[in-house]
This record gives sequence, C-alpha cells and structure tokens, in this order.
Amino acid sequence: MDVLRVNDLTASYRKNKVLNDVSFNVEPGSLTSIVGPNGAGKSTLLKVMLELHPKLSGDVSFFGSTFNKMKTRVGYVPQRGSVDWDFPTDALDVVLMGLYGRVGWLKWPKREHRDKAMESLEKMGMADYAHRQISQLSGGQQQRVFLARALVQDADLYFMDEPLAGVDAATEQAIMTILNELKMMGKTVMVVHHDLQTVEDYFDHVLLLNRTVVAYGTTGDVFTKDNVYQTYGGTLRWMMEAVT
Ligand SMILES: Nc1ncnc2c1ncn2[C@@H]1O[C@H](COP(=O)(O)OP(=O)(O)OP(=O)(O)O)[C@@H](O)[C@H]1O
Repeated sequence: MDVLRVNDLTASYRKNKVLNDVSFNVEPGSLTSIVGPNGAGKSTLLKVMLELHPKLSGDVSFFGSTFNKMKTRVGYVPQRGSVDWDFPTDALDVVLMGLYGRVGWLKWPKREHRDKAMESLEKMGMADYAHRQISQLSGGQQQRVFLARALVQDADLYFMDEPLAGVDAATEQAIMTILNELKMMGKTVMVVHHDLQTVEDYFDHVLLLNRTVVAYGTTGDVFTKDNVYQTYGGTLRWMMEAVT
C-alpha cells in the first residue's frame, strides 16, 4: 500500500528554484529523518507536499490519492519558529485544534474531545499547563504541546519540521518515545532533523536532501559518509577534517 509517493517534484520562490526533480516513495510504517544543510529545501518540501506552497511540476500522492481527499489522514507539526506564539490561546485549545478535522470547524468541541485532548497533554507531561497561555510556555513545552496536538489528530502519516530543535534532553526523549509509539502503531512519520549524530539511533530511514534527493533508504544502507558528504558538499568535509 502506497503511503506517500513523490514524483519529479519541482518548486521555487520566484525565480529561485529550491526543489529540483525530487522523487521518493516512502516505506509504510517507517520513521524517516529528512536531512540536509541549511537552505536544502527541507521545510519547502513539506510545505509543497502539504499544498502550503505551490509546485512548479511533478506529482505527490497520499495513500494513492490526492492530498485534498486524504488530508484528515495527514498530520503536520510546523517549525516552532514559524508559529505566532503570541496568539491568545491556551495549550488545551492548541491540542483541540488537532481535532478540528474530525470535529468540524464550526462545531463546539464536546466533552469527549476535551478528554481526548487532556489525555494527550498528559502523555506529553503537559496536563498541568492545559490552561496556560501558549506565549507563557518555554520552547520545549511549546514543542510538547505541538506533539500532543499531533497525537489527538490520529493521522496515518505525520510530517514534523525539526521537533527536536532546541529542546532539552528530557523533552527530546519524550518526543522520541512518542515517535516510536506512532511507528509501533503502524503510522508513517517523516521528521526534519539536524543532528547527524543521532540519525542512526533515532530513525530507520533517511532522506538525504539538497535541493534534490541524494539518497533515500534504510539508515543502514544510505547514511554513509560518502552520501553525507555529497549532501553537505565541501563544508562538512572541511569541518570534519578540521576537527579530527
Ligand atoms: N518564503 C520564502 N521566500 C523566498 N525564499 C524562501 C522562502 N522560504 C525559503 N526560501 C529559500 O528557499 C531555500 C530553501 O529553504 P528551506 O527553508 O526550505 O530550507 P531548509 O532545508 O528547511 O533550511 P533550514 O535547515 O535552514 O531550516 C533557501 O534558500 C531559502 O532562503
């Protein structure tokens, strides 16, 4: 069963081509890290797949169909920095937003929805902060709330943009526990990730991206020194040689 198939995807910001003939076919039930240097197009790839930014050409199919038809089965955790945290709302409401696909936008959430949202906050160790304004949460706590929202959404395919960036070791472990639980439930998860040191420990698949796909496959097969050098170009080789 196809979960996500990307074919010759090309996208740009004005004349600046950012994604060039990107193709890959995600393994169902995999936990994939999307890895590449700053400006490689990782966030753009997520946005184009989710139709938040237009493509120039190519195809993306979700569960053998279009994004529009399958969007309730797709969850997205955006980059923390891209969100307006001053928006006056509390943690519980942010989690409830994850249910709107099911609840329907104009319907008031029912008790069972609130219970589900609370359960999810509890799982992320955030139940005590349910009624705290999101602007008054630390970065790591905001990230936990985002994960709680992804959990209630009960999607089959998740995209997460740097959920581990800038969080402490405890939050990192809490997030990895959830990602592994999602995987054990048979969900497919793709995570933009910057820490090359943890790729092998945390992820079973890796997509090496630098404007185009350098390699996609199991971490064991694909996360090789040569492929990583090729993805990061001379900079990484120079840095690694400088420190060793
Ligand atoms: N809204 C935008 N308008 C114009 N150019 C953009 C926009 N967003 C991104 N870009 C450019 O597109 C390229 C890819 O950016 P993108 O954010 O997708 O990279 P990334 O791999 O996620 O980078 P990072 O690791 O730094 O988050 C960069 O050169 C960036 O400057």
